[in-house]
Amino acid sequence: MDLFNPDIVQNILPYEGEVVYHGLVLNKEQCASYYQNLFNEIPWEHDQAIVFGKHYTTKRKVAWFGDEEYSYKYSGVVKQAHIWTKELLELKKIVEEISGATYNSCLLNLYHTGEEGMAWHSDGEKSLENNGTIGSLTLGATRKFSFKHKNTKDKVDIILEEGSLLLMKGTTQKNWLHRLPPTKKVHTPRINLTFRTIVL
Ligand SMILES: O=C(O)CCC(=O)C(=O)O
Ligand SMILES: [Fe+2]
Repeated sequence: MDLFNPDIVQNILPYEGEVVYHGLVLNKEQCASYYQNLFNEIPWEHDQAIVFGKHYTTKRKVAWFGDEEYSYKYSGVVKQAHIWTKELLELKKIVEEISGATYNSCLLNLYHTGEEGMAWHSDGEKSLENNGTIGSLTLGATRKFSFKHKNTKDKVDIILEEGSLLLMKGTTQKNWLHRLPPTKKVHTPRINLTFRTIVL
């Protein structure tokens, strides 16, 4: 192994999963222009869930895009995908080239301030490709992101910078939870894009 080759990236999980932080894959100009475009053009909506018959609405906003107008029921609510925009297709291409995987959909999240986050979960729903790679791209504010092993409860934190790409691969979703912890230190929005392969 060539320790001096910056192309070699390390797995940040100690066992039973593979998470690779690629650092910056977009430059400052790209970050600024994609952020503006997505913030203004995406049809952002509050996420809805029905849990034990109770209806919840998130402060965070979401949007779902894909190759087709996929629809599927998740958390008791039917979600409907929009067809890729030009900018999302450009970002998908960049993420596909770096990750060596292909994706047919993308879930976008808009966190208006640090007080909005996402609770512990794994992305192992039935309609996601089994052990498929998830490519997670960050625009806007820098935030901490955490992993917790489902059995040992071991924790791993990572800082996700603007323009960075994080890949979650292999058995990660089966064995580890992840979350975006809320923080009082961040006052500006963050947009996150998770490129995925769904099987319907
Ligand atoms: O905002 C993030 O960095 C992650 C979002 C996430 O985990 C998800 O959409 O499933
Ligand atoms: Fe997730």
